[in-house]
Amino acid sequence: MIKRFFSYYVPHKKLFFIDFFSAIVVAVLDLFFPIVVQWFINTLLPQQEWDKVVWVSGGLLLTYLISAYLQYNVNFLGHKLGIHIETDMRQDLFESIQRQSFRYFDNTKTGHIISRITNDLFDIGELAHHGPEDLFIALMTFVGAFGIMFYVNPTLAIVALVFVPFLIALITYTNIKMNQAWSKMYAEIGDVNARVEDSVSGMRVVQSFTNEAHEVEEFRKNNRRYQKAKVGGYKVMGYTSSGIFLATRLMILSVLLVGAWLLYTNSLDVGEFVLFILYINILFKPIEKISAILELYPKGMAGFKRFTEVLDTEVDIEDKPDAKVAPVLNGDIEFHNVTFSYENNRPVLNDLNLFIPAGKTVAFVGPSGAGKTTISSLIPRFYDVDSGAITINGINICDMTKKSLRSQIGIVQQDVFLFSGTLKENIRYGKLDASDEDIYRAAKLANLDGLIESLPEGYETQIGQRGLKLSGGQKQRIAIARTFLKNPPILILDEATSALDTETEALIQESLQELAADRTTLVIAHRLATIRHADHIVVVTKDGIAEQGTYEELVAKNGVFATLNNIQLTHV
Ligand SMILES: Nc1ncnc2c1ncn2[C@@H]1O[C@H](COP(=O)(O)OP(=O)(O)OP(=O)(O)O)[C@@H](O)[C@H]1O
Repeated sequence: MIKRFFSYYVPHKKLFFIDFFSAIVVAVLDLFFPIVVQWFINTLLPQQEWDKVVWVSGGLLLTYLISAYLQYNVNFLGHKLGIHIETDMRQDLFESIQRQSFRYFDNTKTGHIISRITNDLFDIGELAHHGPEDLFIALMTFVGAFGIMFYVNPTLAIVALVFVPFLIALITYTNIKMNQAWSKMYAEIGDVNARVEDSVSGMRVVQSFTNEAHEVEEFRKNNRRYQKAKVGGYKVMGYTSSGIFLATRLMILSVLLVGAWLLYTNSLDVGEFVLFILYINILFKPIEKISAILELYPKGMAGFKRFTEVLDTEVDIEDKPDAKVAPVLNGDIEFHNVTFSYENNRPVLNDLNLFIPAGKTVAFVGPSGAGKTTISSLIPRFYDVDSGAITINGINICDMTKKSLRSQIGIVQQDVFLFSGTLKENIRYGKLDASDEDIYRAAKLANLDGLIESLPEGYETQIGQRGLKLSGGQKQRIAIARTFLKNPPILILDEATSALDTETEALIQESLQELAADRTTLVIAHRLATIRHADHIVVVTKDGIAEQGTYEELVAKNGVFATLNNIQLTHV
């Protein structure tokens, strides 16, 4: 874990070394100060060499100036290093999330993902800056100061050293406790974010059921749990800093007492006594640094652990090492004995065989939950089959690269997802390098041009978060325009018009028929009238394919389809 953490320093090694070197020089200069003071007291003052006093003071001023400059390096470049590392990690995390499959998102709350990208990484930057540098400086100052103290007076040095094992024990114990506390805190803030995300995205549902008070109460519970976890961490921190304070003050007191005795028995002179007191103060610095790391390390590492968990999540839909770029997928689509389940329980599809001829429109109908959407999700490999195979142009889709497969499949669903931004940006999402002319053409083909012309800002109209400012039919047409722009040989229309009134539906059907022309098209529909002209109709039930044929054939068969059709006709 630590090795992996350090790998993030590699691209910024220059910054790291400047910062590290500056910090070392500052610490060394600090170490020399008491020696100079002792020299002042024991040598320069008794001999009254004023010119030397002035020279030494000048020298000290120079070292202070150098030290000030180096401290600027430590503070600025060190933090810069920290934020660079944090940014790199955030980028890696985002990229890793982009690679995850549908299954990952089925089982992961958005708020938890946001939490990992934001909160978890905050403390990592600080740890990256302070961690190695402060630890090294602390150890160096500690060893340096003790070395000099031993050299000057071993007895007094041992008196100070007695407290060190106690400090180490305290630091180790609290480190473990704080690690637990911060891990819990990160998990809790993840839950807080998840609830905010759920509640804000579902605000229309919340308010329509007047469940605001319920949401507030649920949020309060999450918020309190986070508060409790954080308070737990601060409690351990409180114990630690008090423990460290007491141990260091006892250290001073003991040195004062024993030092006074040694002075009294002439085993120590005044200069050495002052030197010791100054070194004890210098010793506080590494102790403070270590206690700061003690706070940072568990926090940063808890965040880093959660960060690596996402990075290490196995991506279940990946290109095979020998995957090939798919040719133009204008051939037949075939399911060969396909079995598929979402979880390890009942298969949604069981030993399914299916033939979708090239360039034809095949409709899938049947009761809700039968598996129609599932069939369409397997073709772009949003999920992989448990057994059997799906081929297009006779090639197993698992032998193609994901990118070349998915770039040839267009999907228009009932729920259209739009991004915050302008109308034009949302259409362009279908083909990021499309020219404005291509976009206008696609909009026209999707019957969107009339709407756009009626808007004061036309294509530059902001559509609000997830297209909230648009009607269902308008969103649908944007989705169709996107797909025109993408121009894929395979098309999946999943309940694309079911949320629309008859007039809008007729308008959109027109666009869809245009879109489907010359493409292999799968249409999933509940309203059977909309698929009357499909080349082939497949009736899917929970037990698999119940029947298939043309509209006329199925009506004549008087089976499941005919029954469904009759019900719908009598209800119209
Ligand atoms: N992401 C998922 N994770 C787990 N189970 C799922 C998931 N998506 C669908 N299911 C389950 O798989 C079964 C088939 O669902 P699917 O959406 O394919 O049905 P459908 O025929 O398209 O239904 P509808 O006509 O209502 O859209 C259902 O029992 C559903 O609960």
